[in-house]
Amino acid sequence: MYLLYFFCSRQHDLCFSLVYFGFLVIHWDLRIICISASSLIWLLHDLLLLVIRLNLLYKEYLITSMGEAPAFFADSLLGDFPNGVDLKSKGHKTAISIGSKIYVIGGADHDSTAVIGVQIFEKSSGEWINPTVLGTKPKVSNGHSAVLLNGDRILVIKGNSKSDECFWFLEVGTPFIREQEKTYGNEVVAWSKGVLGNVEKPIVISGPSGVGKGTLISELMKEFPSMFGFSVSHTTRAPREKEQNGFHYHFSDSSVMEREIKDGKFLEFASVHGNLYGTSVEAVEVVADAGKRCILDIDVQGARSVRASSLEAIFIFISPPSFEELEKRLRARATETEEQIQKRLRNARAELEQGKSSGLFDHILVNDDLESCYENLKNILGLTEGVKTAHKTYPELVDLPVEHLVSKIDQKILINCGAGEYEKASDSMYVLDLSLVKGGAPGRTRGLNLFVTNPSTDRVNDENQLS
Ligand SMILES: Nc1ncnc2c1ncn2[C@@H]1O[C@H](COP(=O)(O)OP(=O)(O)OP(=O)(O)O)[C@@H](O)[C@H]1O
Ligand SMILES: Nc1nc2c(ncn2[C@@H]2O[C@H](COP(=O)(O)O)[C@@H](O)[C@H]2O)c(=O)[nH]1
Repeated sequence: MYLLYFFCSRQHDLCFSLVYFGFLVIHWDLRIICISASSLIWLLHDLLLLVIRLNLLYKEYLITSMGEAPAFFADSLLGDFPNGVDLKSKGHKTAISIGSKIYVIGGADHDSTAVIGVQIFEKSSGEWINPTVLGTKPKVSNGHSAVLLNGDRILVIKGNSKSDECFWFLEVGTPFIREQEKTYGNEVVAWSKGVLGNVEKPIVISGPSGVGKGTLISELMKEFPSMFGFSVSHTTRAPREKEQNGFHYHFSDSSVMEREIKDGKFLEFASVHGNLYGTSVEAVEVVADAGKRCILDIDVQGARSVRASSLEAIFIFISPPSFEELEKRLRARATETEEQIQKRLRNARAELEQGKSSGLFDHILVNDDLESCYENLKNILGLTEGVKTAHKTYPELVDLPVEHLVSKIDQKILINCGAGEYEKASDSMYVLDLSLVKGGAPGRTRGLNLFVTNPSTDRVNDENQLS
């Protein structure tokens, strides 16, 4: 009985235990045979255990790869990738636990082998979720580290990358994500690339057609070419004579643009004067990647959508000195037919009313005399003499090793490029300061500050030493 209990209590196969016990009883008199038979059975027994274990492992693999996982898997997942602020890199995957969810970052995405994928493991149900992933996805690298920030954003630092490709933010629970989840009816996560430097907020310029928005924007771009970049919109309207595709607009078919809107490619879009216009997320990202401040020329509906998005911007409304002057300018431009001019003027009345009364705009500028309006615009943007060309340079993280160590002190992330422990590191250490971070998905996370510190001489936990 003891043997039977022993085998069963160790969760061995019950049938196996019975057979084995029966064998011992039958052969009790033939002790020598029994002893050798017993050894043989022990061997068989161990082999059987091995088979059972392999079978379990295979089932576990099947379950997890098919989208479900047993509850114990969560522990093993976090056991493999301990949660906290320290290094969470193991191979090409990291795991971050937030509430009841574990975000597993790494490996290839389902639609492309070239980007970092994201999967969510729901601990309570033991299910794997493939979230809707918004934003430009980072390309895979040999390895990365992941650090949880503020409970709703994960900083991913890619190994083998330069500083302009290295820092990525995965938003998982921000207000923007909650909104998107309502739209998509699915778990949503969104990538935004971290951009070094304190690039100022984008500028949204709105106002009725013909008021002079484009004229003011080209003045700014001409005077400060390295500071401002224009967000090139998509539109379904036909190009004007001198307009170039990709420079003035991305001219698009309605069917293509509608599909791209459904795919979440646009930050905002609106039907304006009978055509579709929209700002793609990429249009804003391209400008931020160039380290420039983005200018959006969009109508009032678009401005309202951007205000509701997570893109923090300055909103400026340009008003004409009078309705008669607006009509005069629109006609003098001679780019529209009479019918189109009438339509634009009708819409202008509504836009002027909304622009001036809705509280949507931070500033309202009257474009009477062009020169003085332009000066006022520059004042709003803080473009006094001297500040305009100040450009900070940042250390280049050339080939950040895969084995880098990452830790977090307040708003600062310490990146140790030596693969050893911090005390042993002889090389300089990078410090990524996130205290001035602005923006986020969709688009770019700006305001990252990177500098080098020497671990043997600097006190890394002293704010003053670092800033
Ligand atoms: N302050 C001004 N005084 C006189 N004319 C102006 C002034 N500002 C702009 N204009 C002229 O008014 C016309 C319309 O200007 P612009 O094309 O810049 O308007 P817009 O607001 O960008 O129009 P749309 O929304 O249709 O693109 C242009 O011919 C421009 O040269
Ligand atoms: N909501 C958006 N409005 C846009 C965008 N790009 C331009 N516009 C506005 O459309 C009208 C007409 O422009 P036009 O070039 O045909 O004269 C003008 O008020 C623009 O501000 C956009 O991406 N989204």
